[in-house]
Amino acid sequence: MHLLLTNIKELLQVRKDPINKVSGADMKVLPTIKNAWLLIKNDVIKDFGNMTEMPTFDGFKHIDCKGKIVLPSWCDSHTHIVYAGNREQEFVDRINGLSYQEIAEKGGGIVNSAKKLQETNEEDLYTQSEKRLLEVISQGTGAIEIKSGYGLTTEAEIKMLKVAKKLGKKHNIAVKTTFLGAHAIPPEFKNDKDGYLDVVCNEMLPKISEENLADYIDIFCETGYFSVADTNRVLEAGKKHGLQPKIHVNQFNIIGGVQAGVNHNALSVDHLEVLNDNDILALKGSSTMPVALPSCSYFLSIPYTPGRKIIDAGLPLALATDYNPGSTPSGNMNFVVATACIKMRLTPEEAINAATINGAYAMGLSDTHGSITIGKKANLIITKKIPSYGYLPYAFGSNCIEEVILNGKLM
Ligand SMILES: N=CN[C@@H](CCC(=O)O)C(=O)O
Ligand SMILES: [Zn+2]
Repeated sequence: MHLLLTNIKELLQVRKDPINKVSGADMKVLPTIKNAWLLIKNDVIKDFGNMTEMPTFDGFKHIDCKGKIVLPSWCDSHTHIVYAGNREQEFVDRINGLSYQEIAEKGGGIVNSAKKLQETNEEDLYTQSEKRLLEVISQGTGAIEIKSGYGLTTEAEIKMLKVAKKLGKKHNIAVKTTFLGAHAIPPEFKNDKDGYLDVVCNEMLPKISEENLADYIDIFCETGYFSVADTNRVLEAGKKHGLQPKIHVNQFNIIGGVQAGVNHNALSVDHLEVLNDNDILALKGSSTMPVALPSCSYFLSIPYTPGRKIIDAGLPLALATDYNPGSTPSGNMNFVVATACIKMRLTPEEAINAATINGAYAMGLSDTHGSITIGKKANLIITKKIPSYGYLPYAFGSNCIEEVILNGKLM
């Protein structure tokens, strides 16, 4: 089955020679072809070029993209989309003056979501989560990472990961799963964090690994949650089961999580709303991707990750949504890209690189996703008629997407 796109006003993120990420000053460069064509065969990009040199293709299904821009689908490398219910009440509590931390200390927050999830059966959890997945696909996401961490019991953590895997299979979208058993200390272990970590390392991990339910391991390394010593322990245990880390660090406090991640060869360190020069130094020369989550900063009114500083230090940067019920009830990557430009002072080129190829890197998917390259998955966004690609972040409240293509199929 072939699909031919013609008269594309501008084809973005064209990488004839495959790359796995872009860093520093290179992030300002977004290679494009104006007046382009692109041919899809089955689920992959077969070829592309300039309209003036297009070979004759007969009998293929054809879409005229006159006035429209085509780009690779967004790669969202950090989400918690498998959850039950919502935390609307905590949102109102924050409006009325409580902080995110105060709500957590009162028994709200992550453990509130865990209680709801434990009480929800697998089928209902699947149905609730599927709605979110379908919504983000319609918003241009073509590959996604999904974490556990709202289970906090062996049974519930496994339930979450099974739902995440099932979503990927049913909807034929690349889903990477991350085991985040160490997301919060459940009430049953209130004064026994080590006891809970025993369960995470000695009970949950072996079962999850035996059933092949996770690609990565995560921990919330933060004051009031898990320390650097806890992080080292969990990441060591994950390594024994072949799981590379992708971790939550530096959301509220700098406690050495970035260094711990780098020391354990983390694929990514995510959040980084607070970051110092030592953290930047630790990331230099490493293969760890810093990931910013600007929708979380927006929703919680906390600082934005200093993306400008990270890129100006020569580092790469990826952008992701953090879609979850507590800190970011939104999975819209278009808003993430716009907010990175507006609040973090990324240029449109940097933001698009961060949300495509660098997002793919942060999920171990750069070989198949994140750029217009022959042989990569035909996961594409076709915009409405817009003046230029800079219009995407500029018109931050508008839906500029006309069509999405996933695995070569119009959705
Ligand atoms: N910070 C840790 N975990 C999630 C939010 C958890 C929650 O509030 O439910 C995050 O990445 O923001
Ligand atoms: Zn998160």
